[in-house]
Amino acid sequence: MVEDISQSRAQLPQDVSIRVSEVSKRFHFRANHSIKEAIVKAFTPKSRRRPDETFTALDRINFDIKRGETVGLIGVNGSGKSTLLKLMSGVMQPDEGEVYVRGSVAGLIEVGAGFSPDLTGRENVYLNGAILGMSKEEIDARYDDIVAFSEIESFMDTEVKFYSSGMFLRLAFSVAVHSDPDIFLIDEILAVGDEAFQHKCITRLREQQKRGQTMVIVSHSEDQIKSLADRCIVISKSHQIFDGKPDEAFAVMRANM
Ligand SMILES: Nc1ncnc2c1ncn2[C@@H]1O[C@H](COP(=O)(O)OP(=O)(O)OP(=O)(O)O)[C@@H](O)[C@H]1O
Repeated sequence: MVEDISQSRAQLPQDVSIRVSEVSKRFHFRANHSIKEAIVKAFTPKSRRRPDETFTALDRINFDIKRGETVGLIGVNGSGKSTLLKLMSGVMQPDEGEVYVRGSVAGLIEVGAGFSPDLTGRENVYLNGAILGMSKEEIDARYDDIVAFSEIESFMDTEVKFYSSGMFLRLAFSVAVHSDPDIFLIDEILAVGDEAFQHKCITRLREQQKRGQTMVIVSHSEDQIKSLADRCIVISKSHQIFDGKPDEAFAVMRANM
């Protein structure tokens, strides 16, 4: 959980949960040189060095998300959606621009992230709960509900390295929703759950929406996005090309494939 990563939160209007302002993110393709390349580079004069190639994953993205809104982020593979979620969660920093967040954030961005493979399910609930900002007392109080929601009671004393990806998802989702964040960021994560668990998660997300939680959901499932999101932002080749109604957003995405 990232508490108010904004340095200038006061600038955010009261009803805004997330502001993404002129955000760009670049990745360096050749960051990991081999030892030989590194030695050659060290002995090559700067003027003759080949510049490292950079790839712009996000290019000057701008939007506000209001408190209580659910926004879908859609786009084809590699368009930059997960990178944008990571910037909102605070695990990654933009190269240019600012991301302002008002309130606590829980990100369900990579299955198993925040879990330690050699610890049991039970131990990981405490570890992950702490990462999401819950105190030990809060986790004690919510532990039974967390386990009951995940429906993997009989595996709580098993090391999570033996879990399937669906079991990881069940526990990770359950801990995250029970941490009751102001903002919930979800990346394609429901895709690994079985159908029954997906329904249960969506019902739970609807309850969280009614309670005013802000959500950003990345998904390739048109049904999932349309059933949850009020609004959709389309990312295409690192650019934001649409921000509006989900129906129109899917049409715009398809027209730009
Ligand atoms: N840590 C990284 N280092 C280098 N390149 C990266 C890194 N993370 C992402 N990228 C690149 O940035 C681009 C955007 O990736 P991202 O994961 O944000 O796309 P996405 O829209 O979420 O894709 P998908 O729908 O396939 O999950 C891709 O070309 C990807 O290879």
